[in-house]
Amino acid sequence: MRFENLHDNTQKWIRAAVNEGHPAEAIIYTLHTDGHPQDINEAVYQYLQEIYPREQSPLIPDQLRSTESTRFAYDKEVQVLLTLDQPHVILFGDFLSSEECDQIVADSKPKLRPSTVINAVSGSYDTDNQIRTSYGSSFKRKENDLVKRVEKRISALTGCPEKHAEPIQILNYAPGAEYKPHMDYFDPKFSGNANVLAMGGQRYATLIMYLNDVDVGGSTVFPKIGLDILPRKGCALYFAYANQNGWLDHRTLHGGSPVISGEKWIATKWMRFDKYTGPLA
Ligand SMILES: O=C(O)CCC(=O)C(=O)O
Ligand SMILES: [Fe+2]
Repeated sequence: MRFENLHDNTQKWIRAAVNEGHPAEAIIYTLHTDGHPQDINEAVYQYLQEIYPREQSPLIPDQLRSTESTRFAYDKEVQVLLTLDQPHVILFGDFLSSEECDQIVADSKPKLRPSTVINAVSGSYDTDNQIRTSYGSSFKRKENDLVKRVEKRISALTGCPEKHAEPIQILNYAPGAEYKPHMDYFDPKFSGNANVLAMGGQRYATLIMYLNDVDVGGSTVFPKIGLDILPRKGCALYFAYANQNGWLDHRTLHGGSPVISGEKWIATKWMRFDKYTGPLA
């Protein structure tokens, strides 16, 4: 359905709701509740695209445009717990089962090494105790049956082809450990990023999967927008920050706040515009 084909009053109502800052999901939900047909969401997104030009919104695959609060992803029902339009953030519940979380943690324990950061100037992978004090390891793509299943689920939920996604990275934070606020995209202005950009293009989105409950601290913080996501076992946080026109959303600055007590385990999947060809592909 096209926006211009909607009844005048409906058009007027949508314009007003958008002007008042209501997120697309809420507008569509209200329209459906009022008896409008399912395909009115196309008209709402069309209108939003016209007022927020493509240059200023991240790539959003069709799978993520659904307004259903429960979604079936490959082999599992996943809940939508929170959505934010600008920047684009979605929090999913029940993404991993408790047993899957425990298994991923057990499989990573023997492989942990101090985490590195990519030096945007030299392109080298450095350990930097000022930025990142976690331990990490990675799973080669399709490394085992569990990794295969989780990768298929991520792809089904987010619409990112498996080949475009980087290997799952595991992070473990002990009390006091943190990851200072950073962007997950690679700023092309810095020549040191040329190498990583050549391995599949720009990253456009991240999925952080929480593998345990942290006693105190350890939230994922977005300081520019005042958002704080508390780690809950099995939940997954999606945020998107880039489109193919080179637009990057600096509002997705985020970090892992210090763990105060207990420990924190997460698994991260980064998504690229092109096929990922880097290490562990
Ligand atoms: O620890 C967190 O919650 C954030 C992790 C993160 O930013 C990343 O893995 O890129
Ligand atoms: Fe990050």
